[in-house]
Amino acid sequence: MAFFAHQIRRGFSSSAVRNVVIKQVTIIGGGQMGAGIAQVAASTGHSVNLVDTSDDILKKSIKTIEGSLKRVVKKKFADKPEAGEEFIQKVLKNVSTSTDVGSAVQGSDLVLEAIVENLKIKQDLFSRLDKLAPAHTIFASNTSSLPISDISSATNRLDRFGGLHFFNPVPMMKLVEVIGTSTTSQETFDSLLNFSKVLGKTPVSCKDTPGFIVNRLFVPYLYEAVRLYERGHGSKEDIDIAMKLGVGYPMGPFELSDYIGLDTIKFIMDGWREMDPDNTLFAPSELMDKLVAEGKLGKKTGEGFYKYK
Ligand SMILES: C[C@H](O)CC(=O)SCCNC(=O)CCNC(=O)[C@H](O)C(C)(C)COP(=O)(O)OP(=O)(O)OC[C@H]1O[C@@H](n2cnc3c(N)ncnc32)[C@H](O)[C@@H]1OP(=O)(O)O
Ligand SMILES: NC(=O)c1ccc[n+]([C@@H]2O[C@H](COP(=O)([O-])OP(=O)(O)OC[C@H]3O[C@@H](n4cnc5c(N)ncnc54)[C@H](O)[C@@H]3O)[C@@H](O)[C@H]2O)c1
Repeated sequence: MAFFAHQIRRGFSSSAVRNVVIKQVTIIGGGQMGAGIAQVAASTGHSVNLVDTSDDILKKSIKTIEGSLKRVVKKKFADKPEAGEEFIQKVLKNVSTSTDVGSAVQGSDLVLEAIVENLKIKQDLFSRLDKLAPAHTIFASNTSSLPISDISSATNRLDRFGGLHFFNPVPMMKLVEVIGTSTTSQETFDSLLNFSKVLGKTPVSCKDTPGFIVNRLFVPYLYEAVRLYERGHGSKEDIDIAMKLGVGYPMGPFELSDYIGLDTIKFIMDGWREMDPDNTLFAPSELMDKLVAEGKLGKKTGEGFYKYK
């Protein structure tokens, strides 16, 4: 009911909130996550526009997609390398790139944002997009930690705004968290849920709470591993081995932090600490702060907790 009151208040037409079948997708941000999502969407027959700030970055994104597709076909088309190559070319044909968001969003059923984890930058982007995108277009953010309602507040399409939180590496990780705010319409939520299924993922429904389900449990664990190491209670290597062999995690917390990006993890924790400064689960780590200040962000910069050269 709250949604409909809101809808009347903003004067949306009913055609603007129909259940959208998502065929054409614009993904903003061609980094680790954006490239992975673009790959999966293109592999499942969607027409994808990938947007970033420069052609050089976009070239790198396409290279990443190509490299990842090669790994996928090696398995999927093990006995038919020619069919594998055909598949790669078909998928790549479904992806176009652009540095101009205005033209990229035209005709899009969904705009999915995967840019830097910064509220102001995300709000500025969506505020601009709101004026450029067609009325029916659904907006979604892949944010790891920011409230979706804070991001959507920069737009006038609160009913057509939700969260789609993918996991890294996107082509391998089966989960998608689908987040609805108090103003996300049922039609939008269902469209996002269906889209996740069409991508071959398993969606779970989440409330718009800090970290949704996974990160609210997982990021404090990563930080506690660093604090344990800082207390001198174990080496990085031993902690990683312990969590892999002791509880069967595919990566230890230091390997995984480097894989995700220390800047992303620190940003999540800093934001939560600001909201709830007395919560000991959100306590800082000197080592994490130091590595990020030195630009040692993990695999993507060649060094984090470990070196990758
Ligand atoms: C913070 C955010 O908000 C939320 C998050 O994303 S949290 C992070 C969540 N992600 C995780 O927890 C990842 C944990 N790690 C893993 O699951 C695994 O280590 C991994 C899938 C990344 C790699 O698997 P691993 O066995 O260690 O290495 P590797 O042998 O290289 O890869 C296994 C298979 O995955 C494939 N693979 C790995 N990465 C791939 C990619 N990017 N694209 C395509 N295929 C890939 C490999 O080709 C390989 O295939 P094969 O079995 O046919 O040989
Ligand atoms: N890394 C992870 O494991 C992970 C997992 C789930 C969600 N996320 C979230 O996904 C988002 C992206 O993370 P990432 O790891 O892919 O980051 P990344 O640094 O690899 O990529 C971000 C990309 O966005 C581009 N960008 C920045 N501002 C832009 C703008 N205004 N317009 C267009 N492009 C812009 C950058 O050039 C860069 O290529 C973040 O919100 C992050 O919290 C990350």
